[in-house]
Amino acid sequence: MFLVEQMHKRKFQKLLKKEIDRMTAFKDQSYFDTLSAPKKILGREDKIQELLGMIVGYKKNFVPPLVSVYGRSGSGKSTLVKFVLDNLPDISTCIVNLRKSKTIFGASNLILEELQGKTITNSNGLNKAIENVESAIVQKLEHEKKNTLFILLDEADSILNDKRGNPSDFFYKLLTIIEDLKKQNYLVSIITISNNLFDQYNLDDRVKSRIGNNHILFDPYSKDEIVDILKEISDKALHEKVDLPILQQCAHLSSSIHGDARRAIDLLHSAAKLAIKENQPISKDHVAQANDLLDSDFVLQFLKTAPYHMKVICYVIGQSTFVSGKQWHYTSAIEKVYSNVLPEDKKNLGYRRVSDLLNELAQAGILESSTKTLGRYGSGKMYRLKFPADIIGKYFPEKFVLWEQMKNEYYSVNHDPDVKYNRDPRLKFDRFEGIKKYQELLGQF
Ligand SMILES: Nc1ncnc2c1ncn2[C@@H]1O[C@H](COP(=O)(O)OP(=O)(O)OP(=O)(O)O)[C@@H](O)[C@H]1O
Repeated sequence: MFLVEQMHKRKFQKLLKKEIDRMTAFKDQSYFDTLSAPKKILGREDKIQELLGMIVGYKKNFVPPLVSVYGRSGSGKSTLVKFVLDNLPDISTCIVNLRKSKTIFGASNLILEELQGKTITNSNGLNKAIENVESAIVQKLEHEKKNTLFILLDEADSILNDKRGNPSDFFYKLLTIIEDLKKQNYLVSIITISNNLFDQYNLDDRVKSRIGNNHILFDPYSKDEIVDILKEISDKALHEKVDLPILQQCAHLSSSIHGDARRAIDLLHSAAKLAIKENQPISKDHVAQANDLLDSDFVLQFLKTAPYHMKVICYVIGQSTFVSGKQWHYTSAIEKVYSNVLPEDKKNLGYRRVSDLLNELAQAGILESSTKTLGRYGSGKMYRLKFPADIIGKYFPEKFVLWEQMKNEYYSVNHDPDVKYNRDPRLKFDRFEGIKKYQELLGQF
């Protein structure tokens, strides 16, 4: 007698049939695929026009050396730029996603691989890699009998933040070969896609001056635009029509915090799967459940593989947000709490490295950043979590139980007429003695 039921062929067939039957609710699930190009592009005609205005000069022997396309995640940058390049006549393209490399040498190799299918080893150095890029461009254009090439560097932030390498030098070298190729009557233009304006990265003036004003900002989609995209997708992907309020809820949840078409599509897809599992039409409850699932899946997967100090920083922001209810935190405040919670045997990374890690967390989609001008004190960078703080807390269960206590104490002190900070609405988290006590308790991170 088995305690656990045996799996056998017939039973497996039954399970398979049940799952396939469920899938019949979908007409074509590929419409929900946010990793490939959408089958239909909606809106953004102004951005297509703007990009065309900058690059179509190749028809009259001119291209700008570099165009910077920037904006928040999921605002359609990659989709639109690729669509334009796919549909321009008589040009050649080299499309590379720099997320696959973290260094400028790796980036050169990705370009080389895309151009000629061959990479070189690290020992050859960056100069050799760039030299090979130049000859590979000539070979490709000769082979295709064309004279214009657009190099699309998607997710360029990955190398622009490379503090160990010299991204400025990398771009300068690329721009130099573009000038060289121009003398040989080849037109080459780089289009970078990043989350921030190219100018905001630490680049030399010699690079900035060559970029000039060729910037295109993709602002986040409005809720109505996201609803239109979702409507088109749900009509094609599902047999049953999805009610407008459901689409509006998906758009609302992904625009208020994320502002992201990809996120909205993933949300609707997950809600549809939950509804189909229950054999029900999609409800607002399914969307809310799917939203929680997406958030925690993403955060927990991220934390699982994040390096130690990054985890500590996530923890610090989670705790500060949860306890104080305050969403935005300055780098200096985060760094202070970070120093407090770090165990003695761990090396404190210091302000600059903490600030780098915060940047990386913003790039990874865990945090959102904002720069605040502080009058004569310059400007300060602030961060907030893109997810409810308790999702972070749940990753640290034994510490999370203390957060509730800290929150109560924070609240009571904050409302105690005898406490002198109570009138300051910006009560500083780290100045607060009650929290400090818990901070010490939590010291052994
Ligand atoms: N105008 C649009 N019409 C239809 N679908 C769109 C549109 N814009 C975005 N999408 C959908 O959203 C997904 C994300 O868009 P895209 O990858 O272009 O965003 P992005 O701004 O490049 O984001 P990231 O910075 O994260 O790479 C696409 O795969 C596509 O499915």
